[in-house]
Amino acid sequence: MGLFGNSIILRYITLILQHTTITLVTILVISFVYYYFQKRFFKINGIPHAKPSGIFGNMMQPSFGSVSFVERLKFHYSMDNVAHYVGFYDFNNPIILLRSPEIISEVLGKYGTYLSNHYDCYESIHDVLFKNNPYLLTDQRSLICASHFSKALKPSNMEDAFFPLMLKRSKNLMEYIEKNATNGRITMNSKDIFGRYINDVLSSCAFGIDYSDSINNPNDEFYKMAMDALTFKGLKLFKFFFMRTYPSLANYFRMNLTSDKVRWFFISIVHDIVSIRDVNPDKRRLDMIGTMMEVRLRYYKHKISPDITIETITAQAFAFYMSAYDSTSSLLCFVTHLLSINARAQAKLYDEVRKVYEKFQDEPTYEAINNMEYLDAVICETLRLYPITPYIERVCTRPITIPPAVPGGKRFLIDKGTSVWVPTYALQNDSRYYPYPKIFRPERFITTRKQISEIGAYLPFGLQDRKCMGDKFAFLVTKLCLYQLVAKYQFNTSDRMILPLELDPWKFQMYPKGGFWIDFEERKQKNSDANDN
Ligand code: HEM
Repeated sequence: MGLFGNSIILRYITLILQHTTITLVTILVISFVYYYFQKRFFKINGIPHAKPSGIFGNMMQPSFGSVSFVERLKFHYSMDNVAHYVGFYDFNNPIILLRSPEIISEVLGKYGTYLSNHYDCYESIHDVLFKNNPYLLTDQRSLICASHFSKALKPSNMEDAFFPLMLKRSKNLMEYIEKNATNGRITMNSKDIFGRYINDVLSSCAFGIDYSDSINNPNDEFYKMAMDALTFKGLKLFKFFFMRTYPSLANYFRMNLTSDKVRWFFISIVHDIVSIRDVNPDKRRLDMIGTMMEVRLRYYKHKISPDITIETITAQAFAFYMSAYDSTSSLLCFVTHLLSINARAQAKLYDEVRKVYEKFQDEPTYEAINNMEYLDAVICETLRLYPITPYIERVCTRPITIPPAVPGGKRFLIDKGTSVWVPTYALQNDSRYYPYPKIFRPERFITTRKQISEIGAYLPFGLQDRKCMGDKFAFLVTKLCLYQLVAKYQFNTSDRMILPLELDPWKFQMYPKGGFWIDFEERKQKNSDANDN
């Protein structure tokens, strides 16, 4: 090639290097300016906030596991006692944390319509199993799916369709514990055993099948497939965040969150159940599948399109399973744990249960379960201390102006796309609304229930039009299980449970370090030492 050729190549390399350097420096400068101004968002708007750290924003500690995300949120909530709201940076994303019950009711009451979406990732959801979850959907799509949920969860269904199915599964659980206890004692991993109980209940209530028995068989196929679909780790977790951050790209690649095998498993179950019920009217019942079959008939009669297909029904049944599985099994874990460390409350609950059990034994009526006042209060107080969903997330769909964050400040414009959060856990553990907030005192929900609801600082099931649709279902399935367990067993703390309970910083949901463990000990005597104060 010679000298001439070499110098041309050299010139090209130099040019390429120059261009690359210029491009890199430009990207760096733009990113720096963008990050600098983005991270000044709250300062410019006069909103109290903690100093962010680089690209982590205010997420440094939870990202490195030094504190749980929930506790960190409580820290932000507590940093300014007079502010109506504070700000924090979820990495680069500024979040408005509404912290006073007055501002929560004012903002969500007045502008609820513009704050009624959780976040918009519908565009990126291709996976049939995640397609019909009202929580994940927005606007009209969410309303349609929510209407199916409310039909399935109407009070008459709760009593006639769901209660008998729950009762059967609760008796199954008791038989399992009895069979596996040694000298009337057994130590259990609560999340595992309550997860299996809830799985069996939901396999019947959501999918209409009665053969899933994960209580007796942890390798039950339905249970394994459901856990596969609901476990988010590794590549699946990455895919999920990718879908949230780049919905259009995820849409382009038609990304799924579950494997073909898992999807086809649920689709074929629904296909079989629907086919059987189509030809055998006596096999019909009003679980989620039955409700969807009724909707399908109405659509057909009124020529409404698009049709309700097997895929639509599967998606709806899976949405039911997904909404209820982790929430209710975690609730059972927290309740049993709190009772195990609060002997007085446990004795008082036993006293109430014993009276009903004397009459109904292990076949209580729907009414008898719902009339137990202390049982109800125990669950409410558990959800106060550990609301399962520790914050409520909404996204603003239209610019709105809200009152100043602090007295003397200026009104603040929440732009379209901004996230607005309600820190449920922090609010419900605030001594201004709950005297001695760390103390488990179910009596609060008997003597001061009215005041609690007036203050507006009790929101375990959310609020306004995106409020949880399954609260009654969650209470019923939890009450029934507790009724059966408390009647027969004393709950003791297990050596394996790390006390005092500390939230695991590596888990996104509320879960204790070392997991949930509980000891059940068969009751010997019928009378309790509960006092009535
Ligand atoms: C202890 C149990 C449960 C807790 C603590 C809980 C909590 C919540 C919360 C905080 C929300 C968001 C509310 C908002 O943004 O204002 C929600 C939404 C929802 N929950 Fe639950 N939930 C529980 C059980 C259930 C069950 C058993 C079902 C169904 C059978 C269910 C179905 C739903 C649905 C469909 C939504 C979305 C509603 C919508 O976006 O329109 N939940 N839940």
